[in-house]
Amino acid sequence: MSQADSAPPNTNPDAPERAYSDFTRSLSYGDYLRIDTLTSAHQPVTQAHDEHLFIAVHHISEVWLNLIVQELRAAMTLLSAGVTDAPLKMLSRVVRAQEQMTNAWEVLKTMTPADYLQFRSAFGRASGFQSAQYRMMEFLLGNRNATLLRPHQHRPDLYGLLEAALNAPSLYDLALRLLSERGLAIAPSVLERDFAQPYVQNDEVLAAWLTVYRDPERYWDVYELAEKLIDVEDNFRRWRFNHLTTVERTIGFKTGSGGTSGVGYLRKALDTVLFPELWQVRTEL
Ligand code: HEM
Ligand SMILES: N[C@@H](CC(=O)c1ccccc1NC=O)C(=O)O
Repeated sequence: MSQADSAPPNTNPDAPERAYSDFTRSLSYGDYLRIDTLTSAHQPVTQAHDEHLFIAVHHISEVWLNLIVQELRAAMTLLSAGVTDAPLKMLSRVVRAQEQMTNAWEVLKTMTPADYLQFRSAFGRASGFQSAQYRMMEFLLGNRNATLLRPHQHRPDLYGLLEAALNAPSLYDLALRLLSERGLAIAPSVLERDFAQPYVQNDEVLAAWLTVYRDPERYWDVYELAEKLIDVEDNFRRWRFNHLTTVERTIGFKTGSGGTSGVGYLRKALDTVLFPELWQVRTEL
């Protein structure tokens, strides 16, 4: 007996016929989502089979980055107004989106070094190092470094957005403000620091987090926020580590197309710590 014979009778045989078919006066799926614009961005410059995969994985990653940046910005706006519930939900979404970005390496890893070399020379000096959305995510999370603005000089619009983020408080700076608002001692030199500079670990901040972690019930929302930040940094590290491993298995120790040493540069970036006191507090408890 075929599967069709054993299937339960279709209770609504008219369903497909009733589907809307006239989109002259209302948005269709493709209109609303601008699928033509999306797919038109997929433009391989060689005949190499794997270039399609390479472009697709980058596009997918940029779409996730766009969502991550939106969520981080929304969370930061609310946090700066002292609200914590909705930002926690937004950061949970960031954590899930980061997981999707990290999973993308599994697909990209099906590309061998020989596959990649068929089109690597075609994109010249282009590199993920020049991803404005990635840099925006890093700046919002607090990895501050003004030299990373340089590759965006040819795009004043993007440069302006990144420069503004570099000079504004990061997600962690806003979390520290919240600690201060909850009565915990945080020095003005920390709260009013030069935001364009890398954040420097501070003992008073560590003491404040220790107070929170020793009495979570009293400081429940900031305690939850802290653990959410740990989730974000944990996933950020995973993405970085998987990128590094994918790069090494694909181009070994070749110089990066963006002009850095390649694996050496990416390995050093693994030492970055976004929320130092939140990691240290674990030792102190
Ligand atoms: C075979 C695939 C890939 C290779 C061989 C590769 C290689 C590299 C290399 C060598 C660098 C160092 C900068 C330079 O080019 O000199 C770099 C940086 C970077 N790549 Fe990739 N990459 C790959 C895939 C991806 C994907 C899928 C993304 C997703 C968006 C990505 C995002 C980035 C970012 C954001 C940086 C800058 C990291 C930082 O400054 O900390 N890469 N990549
Ligand atoms: N940096 C890579 C090139 C690269 O990965 C790349 C090139 C063009 C567009 C996106 C890229 N992705 C990530 O760095 C390389 O040196 O092969």
